[in-house]
Amino acid sequence: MPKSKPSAIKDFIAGGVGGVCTVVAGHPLDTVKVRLQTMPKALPGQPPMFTGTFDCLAKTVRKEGFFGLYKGMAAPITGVAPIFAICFLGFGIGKRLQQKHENEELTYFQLFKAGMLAGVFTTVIMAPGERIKCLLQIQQEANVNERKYKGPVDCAKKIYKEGGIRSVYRGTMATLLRDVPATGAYFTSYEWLQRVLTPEGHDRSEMSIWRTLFAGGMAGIFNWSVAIPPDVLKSRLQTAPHGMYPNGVRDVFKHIIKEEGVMSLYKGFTPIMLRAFPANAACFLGYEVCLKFLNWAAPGL
Ligand SMILES: CC(=O)O[C@H](CC(=O)[O-])C[N+](C)(C)C
Repeated sequence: MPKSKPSAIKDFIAGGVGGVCTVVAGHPLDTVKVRLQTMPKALPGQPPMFTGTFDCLAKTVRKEGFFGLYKGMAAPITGVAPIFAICFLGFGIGKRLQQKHENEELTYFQLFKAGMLAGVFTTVIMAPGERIKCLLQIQQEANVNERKYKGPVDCAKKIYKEGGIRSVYRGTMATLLRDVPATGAYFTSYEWLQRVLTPEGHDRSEMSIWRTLFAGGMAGIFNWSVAIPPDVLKSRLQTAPHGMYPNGVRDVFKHIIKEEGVMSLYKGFTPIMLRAFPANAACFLGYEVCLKFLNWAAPGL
C-alpha cells in the first residue's frame, strides 16, 4: 500500500480522538493524584487526610461513590480533546519544519525538538484547563449545593471575577516547565519504541495493536518521569488561595522545599504512574486507529 501523505488536519482530528481515550481511561487516577498533591499538611498528632493512593481511592469511593472519581471530568473531556488535537498537530508541524523532504526520517533529537514545540502549543489551553480541573477535583463536599464551584463554567466565571485573566492563567510558567520537556520525552520515546519494536523488513506504519499499546503506555511513563516535580508545583499554585504565592512558581518551590522537603515534589507518584500507562496506551491506540481510518476514508484530506 502506498504511504499516506502527512496531514495537519488528520493529526488534529486523530489527536483529539486520542485525547478523549486518555481521559476516559485515566481520569479516576488523575483525581487521586490531585487530591494527594493538594491535601493539607497533617497537624501534629493528627493522621493525614489520605495515607496513600489506595486509601484515597477507598475513601473517595466510600464517601462520594464510584463517580466521585470522575469528578471534574467534563472540563478535561472538553479541554483535553483540543489539547491533544493541538499537541499532535504541533508535533506534526515540528517534524515537518525540520524535514528536507516528506519521507525523511528524523533523528531522536529532532523528534524531541518537535515534541517541545507541541508542549508550547498546548500550554495556551492546558494552563487554564488544568487550573479549572484541579479546583474542581479538590472539592470534597458530598452535597453539590455546598460546593464553591458547581462546574467548569461556573469555576471559570468565578476565578475570572476574582482576579481576571491573570487568575484564569495562573500556573502558566509551571505548565510550560512541565510540558515542554515532558512532551519532548513523550513523542521521542513513542517513536523510539515503535522503531525498535518493528520487525526487520516491516514498515513502522504497519500498525500492530500490541506494539502501539506498549509504546504509547511507555511514552506516558517517560512523560511523567520528567513531569512530576513541575506538576506538583503547578497543582499547588493553581489551587492556592489568591495572593498566597505572589512570585508564582518560585515561591511554591521555596515553600515546598522548606516546609515539606524535596520528596514532596514526588507527591502523587503512584497514582500518576498507575494512570500513565493505560491512559497513554489508550491515547496512542485511539490516535493510530483514527489516523488509519482517515487515511482510508479521506486519503486526500
Ligand atoms: C500532562 C499531560 O496531559 O500529559 C499528557 C499525557 C497524559 O498522561 O495525560 C502528554 N501530553 C502533555 C504530551 C499531552
